[in-house]
Amino acid sequence: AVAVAAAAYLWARRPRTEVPGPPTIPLLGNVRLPIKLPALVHGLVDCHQRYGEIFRYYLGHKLYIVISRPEDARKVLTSSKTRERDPYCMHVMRTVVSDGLITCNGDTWKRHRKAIDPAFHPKALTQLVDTFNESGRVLCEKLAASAGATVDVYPLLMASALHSIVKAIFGVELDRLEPDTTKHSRIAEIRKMAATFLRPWKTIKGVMWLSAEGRELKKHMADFRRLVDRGLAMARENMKTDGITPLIHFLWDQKPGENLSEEEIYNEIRTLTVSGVETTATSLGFTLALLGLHPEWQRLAQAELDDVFSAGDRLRPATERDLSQLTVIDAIVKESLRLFPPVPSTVYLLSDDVALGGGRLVAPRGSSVLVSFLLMHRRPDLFPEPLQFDPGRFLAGGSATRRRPDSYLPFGGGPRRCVGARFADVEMRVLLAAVLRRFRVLPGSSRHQLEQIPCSVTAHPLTGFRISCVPRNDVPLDSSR
Ligand code: HEM
Repeated sequence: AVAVAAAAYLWARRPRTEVPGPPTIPLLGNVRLPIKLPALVHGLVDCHQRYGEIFRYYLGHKLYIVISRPEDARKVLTSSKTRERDPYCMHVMRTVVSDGLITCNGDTWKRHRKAIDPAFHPKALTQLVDTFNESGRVLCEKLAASAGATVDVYPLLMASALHSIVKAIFGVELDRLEPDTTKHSRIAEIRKMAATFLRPWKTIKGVMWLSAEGRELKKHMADFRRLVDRGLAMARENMKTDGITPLIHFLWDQKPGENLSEEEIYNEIRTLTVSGVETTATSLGFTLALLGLHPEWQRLAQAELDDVFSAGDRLRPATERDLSQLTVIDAIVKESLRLFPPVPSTVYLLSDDVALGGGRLVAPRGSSVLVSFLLMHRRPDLFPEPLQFDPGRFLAGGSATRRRPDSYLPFGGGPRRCVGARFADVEMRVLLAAVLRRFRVLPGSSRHQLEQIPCSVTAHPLTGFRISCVPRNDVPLDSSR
């Protein structure tokens, strides 16, 4: 009775809006019992079609307004007065990423962002190209071991992305910090737990840690803590490894009085690792699966690679100069991020009314705005034939090179734009160059299967990223042969 009275009280005080949306039921809003899970991202696509470019839904008394107009997105993402991260989503996120850059607000966020930004400066990233080459080499060895079988490559991509970020942070190989390779694909995975935001009862701490996902997360977090402790000890010993300055030094080297505490440093390591691993693995998963479905673009990418790597050892590590010449690979990565943004949306709480749709509608104070990158990237007025995978739109003279400002935001926008965008961009291009020089990718997931994405923080199709990798006839698998 107390719970119902509280729900009734909150429902009566809910923020009201004229923004259209599906019919609500008192107390529950748009939640329907029993809750049918997984709820797919396509539910938003249906609402977008039915209610227009700005629509709302109520999770109980909580009002969410979904937007996909570039001008509205800019307003929400760039105005510091009107937004903070949505407290409910952050309550869930804190459990899985710790309390770091993603979840903090205000002055704490400013201080942490100032400490972390220099670590991702282009100069600091230059030294990481070799690390990405090494991740690519190990990934290709594992793909070769699959002997052309159709597999879900996601665990291999997760392990590879973990290798990159761990080496970047500590300057130490992943195997030395966690010799048990079976843990590499899981230790920084959050997608199952992050999906609990649709099951509010599971976010209550006692319930969460009793659930199967909660127990699994706890185990991975303990493994992660051990990995970080070893990494910190080794990074302290080798102040510089192979002339490389590991990212951790940027967190240590703060001005007196601005130092991050040990716990803050641990939280940022967890934040950077978790946010850097699942996103790049997801993005590469979609890209490889799409290339399997579009052999015409795969052939173009391989012709470009054969050309750029024509002299000497064709499987040599990629250099920054090589990468700057890979325009087709670059367009493929951009198109994959457009069609399947690995972070499909972000949510901000409004502390003031915000006019949307050129003043037609108002998102009231106290509501949360969900900026849907996925819906935006699939609007026909912004990207003609939006559902088609056409990297050509990002090549010189292509339609996306003249796109509307703020219409393409796979890394978000404004002051909270992804801190690791450049890191991810270089990493993805190096890894694709490694895989496509060695293998022909054959499809294992249909386009329809790739579209079956449950709502969570990152996009992951229900059936994973299934492909098979067959050695290209004209390239030896081992560069020394
Ligand atoms: C393809 C790969 C990636 C994608 C698509 C991606 C996407 C995003 C997006 C959309 C945001 C903004 C969210 C918002 O506005 O609320 C974000 C924030 C963030 N990303 Fe990424 N990301 C990627 C890779 C990475 C990597 C490699 C790292 C770290 C090494 C990273 C670390 C972060 C952090 C720490 C934030 C929070 C920034 C802040 O609030 O100040 N991301 N990312």
